Amino acid sequence: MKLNIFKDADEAIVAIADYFIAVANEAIQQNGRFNVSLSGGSSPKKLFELLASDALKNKIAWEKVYFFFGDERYVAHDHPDSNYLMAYKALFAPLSISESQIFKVDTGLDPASAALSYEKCISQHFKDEPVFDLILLGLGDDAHTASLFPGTSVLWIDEELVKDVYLQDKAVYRISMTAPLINKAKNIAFLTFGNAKADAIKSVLEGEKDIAKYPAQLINPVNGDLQWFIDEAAASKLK
Ligand SMILES: O=C(O)[C@H](O)[C@@H](O)[C@H](O)[C@H](O)COP(=O)(O)O
Repeated sequence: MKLNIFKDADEAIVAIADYFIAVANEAIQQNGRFNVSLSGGSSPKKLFELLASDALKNKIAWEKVYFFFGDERYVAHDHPDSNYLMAYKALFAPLSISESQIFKVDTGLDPASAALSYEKCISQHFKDEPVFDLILLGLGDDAHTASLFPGTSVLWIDEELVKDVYLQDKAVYRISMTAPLINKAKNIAFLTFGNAKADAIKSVLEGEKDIAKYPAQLINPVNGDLQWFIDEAAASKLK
């Protein structure tokens, strides 16, 4: 695991953008395509916008990139909370990415069917082992990642690749990749910044091993590489 600490969020975003480009080009060179899973929430928005900017958009052969989502809110794709919609506005539309390269969660199905359908979609795309070249992750203030939330049963799954997750406190569903799927990836990268994340970062990286309380501790690639891209504010409580 490599912990990269930057002065501020912008520096962390520039660094992870360069990392994204390097991993993408290596995958395209080796296998002719780059399979990436995007994180949701607000942290990655500026990363997506930077990748789609005039400065960087020509660094990757985007027609060879296939986009998946580490998790999705159980809402329509045009709902303001949709992770797909955020990525569409910040990355897919500016780069004119073909819909055939984007694998959305079918939130028109019931939650369990949406999870099953997404798992089938992933399995069909990879034919054999679903090994992503890169999985981007964020970290919640409560140390969740993707939609692996504290105290949810999805944390203990060792078979399924994708699962529906009911969040009791918010009375909403999420559809999430599971830890077994995420940990198969060749590269996993967290992008996390801001003071609000300092306690969660400390718990995950230096706290007692407690998956139920700190689900991001589940993330431990079987054969791949794990990197954190964080700013000094998020790192402020680390030893
Ligand atoms: O759908 C989501 O919300 C994410 O996948 C989630 O795991 C996110 O990465 C964290 O909650 C951090 O969210 P912020 O980046 O908004 O702080």
